[in-house]
Amino acid sequence: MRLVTASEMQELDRITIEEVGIPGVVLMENAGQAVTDAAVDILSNISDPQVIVVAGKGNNGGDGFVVARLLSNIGIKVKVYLLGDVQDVSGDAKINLSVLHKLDFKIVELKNKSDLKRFNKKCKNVDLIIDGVLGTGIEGELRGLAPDLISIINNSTSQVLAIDIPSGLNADTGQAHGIAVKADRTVTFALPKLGLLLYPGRNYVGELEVADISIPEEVIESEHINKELITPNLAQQLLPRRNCFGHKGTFGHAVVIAGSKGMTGAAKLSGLATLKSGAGIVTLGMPESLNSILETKLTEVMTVPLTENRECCLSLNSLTKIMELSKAADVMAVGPGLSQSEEISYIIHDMLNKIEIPLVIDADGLNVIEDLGILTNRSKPTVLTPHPGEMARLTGKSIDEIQANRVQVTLQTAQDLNVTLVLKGAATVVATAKGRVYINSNGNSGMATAGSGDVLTGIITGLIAQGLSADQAATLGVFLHGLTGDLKLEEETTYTLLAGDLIKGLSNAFKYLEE
Ligand SMILES: NC(=O)C1=CN([C@@H]2O[C@H](COP(=O)(O)OP(=O)(O)OC[C@H]3O[C@@H](n4cnc5c(N)ncnc54)[C@H](O)[C@@H]3O)[C@@H](O)[C@H]2O)[C@@H](O)CC1
Ligand SMILES: [K+]
Repeated sequence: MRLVTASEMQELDRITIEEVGIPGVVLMENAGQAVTDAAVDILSNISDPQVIVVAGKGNNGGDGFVVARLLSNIGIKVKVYLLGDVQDVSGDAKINLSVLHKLDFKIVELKNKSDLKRFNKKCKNVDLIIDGVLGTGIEGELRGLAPDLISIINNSTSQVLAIDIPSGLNADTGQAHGIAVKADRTVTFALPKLGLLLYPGRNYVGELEVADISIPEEVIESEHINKELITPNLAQQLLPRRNCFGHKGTFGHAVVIAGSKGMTGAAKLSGLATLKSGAGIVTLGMPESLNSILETKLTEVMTVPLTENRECCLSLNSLTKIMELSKAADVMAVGPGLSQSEEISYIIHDMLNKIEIPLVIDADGLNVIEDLGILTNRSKPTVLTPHPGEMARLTGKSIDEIQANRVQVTLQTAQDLNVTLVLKGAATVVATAKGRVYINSNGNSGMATAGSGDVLTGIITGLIAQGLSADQAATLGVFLHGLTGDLKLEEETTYTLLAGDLIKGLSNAFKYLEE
């Protein structure tokens, strides 16, 4: 499902109105009808329901005027409030406002604090507040009475239905402009706005419905929208097909370079997750003194001891063997539990320079990259899987800056560095070097647990081994990872979920997608 920014949606609206010739009031009528249908559904068990529509001066308010008329037409009692002066309403919203005037609707203007006080009292006795204060036209921090009005809506006990986007929410980033309406349900138009799927936005949206308001598919197609939600459908399409005459070589050979003293778990998890995601053969290379431990921990994953230094971390001499391993492999993952040192940094740079198969780099592998130019110059795909802290180091931006603009920062960095970039965290963002973005919306807080990232690295690596491109593997990988975590909650809780459970749970996630 494609996702849009506010300006992309405004452009789709504009083309539909100006170039295709569907009048704006028609789109507004359709939008109003969709919200009305949702309101009727919410109110279906309430006898003699009372509804308030709160409108702003823009087109989001215009949609609200349509809803008021349509609800009233079917006998539902509606009161209409306008944030501001009726004189200031313009365009299609003004057309619908004058219709309300002609139909003898009373429009109550909210122009000062005492108006808000009266509004607050009225909110106490209604069943549903319909929020048409602000939509995609919001600009900058909330001004005037808007914050107080939103706070009154949030403090009421009524249900709240948001038109297009909860007022106060940024459609591009999912950040609140100071404060935003907490809706129980949101009806968004044509395509979901990015901010509805990102955090904290998602916590404001409630149940999300996408309504067709007759923006032609041709118009949407022509705009080449580059952002997409990873749906089960998309994940299913990406699932590598298993050749029934295949042998283990058919499903690829992956090499995972991981581990250091005290971090054998990271090596085990990433190696095993690679194999459990369908790779035919997995070889785990780790500092030699850990080999016997990992041989005991792992049965199906092969292990290769690599030269180590006094700290039981990989030493420079290990490079020869790593290069040799890469020659026989289809993909290599490096990073989980490696620890950080100058030697590791040198090893990673050398690998990036010389290894001519796709590379998946995570954790310590990411933290030691100093020369970013080395990524840009690689001829084979590179997948980086940073969490926000690692991303901060890579980009030189603060974690706050990154979290406030997850999509934009990930997209820009993926293009700048010529990599497939997976920014982990709630609503994981995958961005490709070619400028596409995939947002993942599954997963749960139980997955914020040690080793969870190592499992993700393994899943992506295993998928590349089976022939998916780096972009496809990252996209399917984050979905499978989140789905596994969600399905596992049938037995576990968000408190008890462990990375090892995710590996065991992968079977259910694959099964789910196969069916
Ligand atoms: N023709 C179209 O473009 C369509 C638009 N639609 C609706 O129109 C909405 C967008 O309408 P608009 O572009 O008119 O914009 P909005 O209605 O979202 O907001 C514009 C209004 O908000 C005020 N405002 C902006 N930033 C503010 C801030 N920080 N603090 C306080 N007030 C602020 C402006 O002064 C203006 O009155 C969509 O979300 C959707 O609901 C739908 O009716 C479908 C068709
Ligand atoms: K709204």
